[in-house]
Amino acid sequence: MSRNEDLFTRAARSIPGGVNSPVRAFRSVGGTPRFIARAQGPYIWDAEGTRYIDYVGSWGPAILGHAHPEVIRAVQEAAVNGLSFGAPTEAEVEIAEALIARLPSLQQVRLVSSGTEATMSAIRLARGATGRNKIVKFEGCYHGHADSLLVKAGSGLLTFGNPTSAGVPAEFVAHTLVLDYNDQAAVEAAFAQHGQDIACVIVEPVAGNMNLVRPAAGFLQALRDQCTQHGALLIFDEVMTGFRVGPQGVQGLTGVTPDLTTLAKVIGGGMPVGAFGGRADIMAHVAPVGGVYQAGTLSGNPVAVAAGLATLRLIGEPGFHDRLGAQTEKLVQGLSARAQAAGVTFSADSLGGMFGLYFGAKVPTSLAEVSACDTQAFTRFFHGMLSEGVHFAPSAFEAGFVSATHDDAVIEATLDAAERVFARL
Ligand SMILES: Cc1ncc(COP(=O)(O)O)c(C=O)c1O
Ligand SMILES: N[C@H](C=O)CCC(=O)O
Repeated sequence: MSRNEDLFTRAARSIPGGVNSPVRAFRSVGGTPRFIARAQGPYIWDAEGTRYIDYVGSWGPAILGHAHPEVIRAVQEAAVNGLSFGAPTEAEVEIAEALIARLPSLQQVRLVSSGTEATMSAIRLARGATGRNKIVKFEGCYHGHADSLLVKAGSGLLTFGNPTSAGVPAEFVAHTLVLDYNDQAAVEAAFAQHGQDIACVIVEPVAGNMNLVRPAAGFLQALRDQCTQHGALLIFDEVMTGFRVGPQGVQGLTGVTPDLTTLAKVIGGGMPVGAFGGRADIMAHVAPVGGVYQAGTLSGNPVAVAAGLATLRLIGEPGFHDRLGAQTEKLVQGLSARAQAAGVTFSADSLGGMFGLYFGAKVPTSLAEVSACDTQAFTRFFHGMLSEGVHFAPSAFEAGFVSATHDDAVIEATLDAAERVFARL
């Protein structure tokens, strides 16, 4: 057995499925996950010492590349002063101010330790602030694993959802209405029928959990208009897109202003930081000011916040996102050209430092269209690239991520590998 196989077998004895988050287990592509020993810049090395160009980037946080020296230094300096206090710190205030300064829709922000906590808390806040129970989400959007968000569409239009996880009582998702992404008519119909009861609409304003799917022209504005008209709150889940697609997230790119925003990933620079924030009058409902309870022993952890602050400072340098977006475009255009040359049905898209690869003729606009792509071709491509030393997400339903350290040489090496893999696909 190889060292990775050995570790996976050993891991499965003490950890369910051998992993601490399901997608890491390679279930949808088969094979053995690589156990990562270290990472630097655009590269990760597994337990066998094999190096891979990494396009997972810890699922988004590693926007500066792995182990950026200034982020590591910030973490080391914070750690020697103590790992956690359970009391306020100046650094927490600094990161709150930094987030508010960057995202105009934020007037106040509360720190948590994950994206799941951020969305769970934002939903509770929306319900508490509006006094309503129902929420709207979209098929294919993932907002973490809080009970009321683990839900897929019911059998008919405007029916409430079914749990996607065992252990979630049907009653918990009875208030969650699941609609198709980019289906503006369905949103209007939902509000026409349930408008008085809808507390909020939560959306990935660019979806990255059904592969990359952009919002159709006017879709986000339609959500904004419907929420405003019916007194519901609009929540942009920018856990993935925040500071990834541009300096002000999707809200900056589209000019559509949410009432609440959830953040994580990039704002922690690889450490566990999440946040939810928005209009001050809504945030005034959060305890201890208001009646919506929300708390966390490690919230605003000083070491994690130090990594986040260093990351925010570095990605705030002029031109950062333009350069990141240009490198990502080089990658997807190069992959498309090589697939076409090899006669492989393939399309690709990117926004800022985030990209989608589809084994289908055109870029999808919904979960149904992503699902219609050739997942077997993706699996062959994934394993081919892995054997060439390139690590993409092990699922056809995940977006990919480029970092500031993916320079021309790294992109070229990826494209050379892809040319060989497409040729034998
Ligand atoms: C858009 C989005 N929201 C929420 C989450 C949940 O974040 P976490 O995994 O940090 O709990 C994720 C990723 O997992 C995500 O991509
Ligand atoms: N798609 C998920 C988040 O973006 C992948 C990360 C995980 O849940 O392990």
